[in-house]
Amino acid sequence: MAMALCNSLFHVEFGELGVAVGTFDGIRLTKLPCPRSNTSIKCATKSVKRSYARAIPCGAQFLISKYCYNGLLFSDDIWWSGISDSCFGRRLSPSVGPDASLQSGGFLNNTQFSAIQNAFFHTERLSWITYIYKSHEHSPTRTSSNRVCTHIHFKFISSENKLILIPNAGFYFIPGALSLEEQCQWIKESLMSFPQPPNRTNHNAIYGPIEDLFVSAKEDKSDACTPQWKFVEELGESHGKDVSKSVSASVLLRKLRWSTLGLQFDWSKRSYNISLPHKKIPDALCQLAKRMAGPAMPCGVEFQPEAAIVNYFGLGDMLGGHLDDMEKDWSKPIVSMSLGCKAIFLLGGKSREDTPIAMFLRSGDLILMAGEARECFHGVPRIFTDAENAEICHLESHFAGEDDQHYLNYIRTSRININIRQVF
Ligand SMILES: O=C(O)CCC(=O)C(=O)O
Ligand SMILES: [Fe+2]
Repeated sequence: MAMALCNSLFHVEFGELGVAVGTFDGIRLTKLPCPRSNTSIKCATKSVKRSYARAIPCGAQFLISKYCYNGLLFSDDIWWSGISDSCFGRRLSPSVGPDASLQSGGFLNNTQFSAIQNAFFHTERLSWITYIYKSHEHSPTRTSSNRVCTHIHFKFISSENKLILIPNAGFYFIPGALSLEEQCQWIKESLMSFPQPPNRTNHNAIYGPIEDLFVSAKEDKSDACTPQWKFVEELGESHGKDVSKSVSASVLLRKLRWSTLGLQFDWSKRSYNISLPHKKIPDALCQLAKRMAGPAMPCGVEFQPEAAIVNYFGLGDMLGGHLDDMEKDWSKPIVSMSLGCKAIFLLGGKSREDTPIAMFLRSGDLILMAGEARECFHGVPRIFTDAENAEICHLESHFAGEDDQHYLNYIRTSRININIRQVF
């Protein structure tokens, strides 16, 4: 994983959350006061719809230069065409075929348009739209003031009726890809079994392999005075002697930052070390990854999950702008699943100077990065752990049993990302 600081300043509006200004690495991410209330967003959306319905003659083209769907900021321009008044206010099912896509200057037929409109306008995930221009030109011209986006496509997986948003070539964002049961299952696995040796974690370097960290952390709670591990910390010459500091399992669980599954990644050499002892990725996770990788795979080719990195984020943790470039074949996707608290994900360009686009990743969302997207810097500058913004109510109701309390306590203030890779 090539870590690099992306210094281009970005400015992102997050609907009710306000405006964030910062750098790609997130260090200077700041939340500014909210410019819009919930009600004004709703009103704005309504009035946008009304003005469309009133003012748009059939067949005209429109340019939406900025809007936000599911927290995903689209700041590039998009042309929609083939709009007719009668489309508005009608609830049509998204019934376009798997390959329906909208490209720059492309023309949508009414069914395609309605499907997209339906997805955008009849969902709570539409947060805001700004700057809507209309044009009667049929061929948008590419000038700087009238820019046409060349890389935003919308796709539907017709079989599952799921919307996939593809803001960059090779980048797929599939909101709500994992069911609630799947989310809970993989949260449990991520805590109980993924950090188990021979899988390595960030704790290996200091403590060596640690067995049953999650179980020990659970037991810690009832016997907080009995730490499970100790390490010796040199506190400096002036103290005249070494001072031992004990670390409890629950502290180590909180400090768990990553674990690696399958082929083990050697962070010091920044490469996969096939000689390190390892277990194959669990079969259920392999099957899931193969299924999830589908939209980014060439027809008839199957994704081969060989390694995975599990990232654990607590309050204040972030992942700086980086590239994942240690796998051999970049045409194969990285399959990346989000669990737990909501996060901001930034997708930049090939240069660290390119301004990233931002999106929220919620529990159950999936990202695929293949091809060109593998060359794009990306990072996670922030997670949200407060009750209002973490958006994990559905997990709270599912983890309701007594045995589940420890998972719930953990995930209430954490995010887990499982990203699965084909190495060769
Ligand atoms: O946490 C995420 O969503 C992204 C993780 C990632 O980019 C990585 O582990 O390489
Ligand atoms: Fe990454």
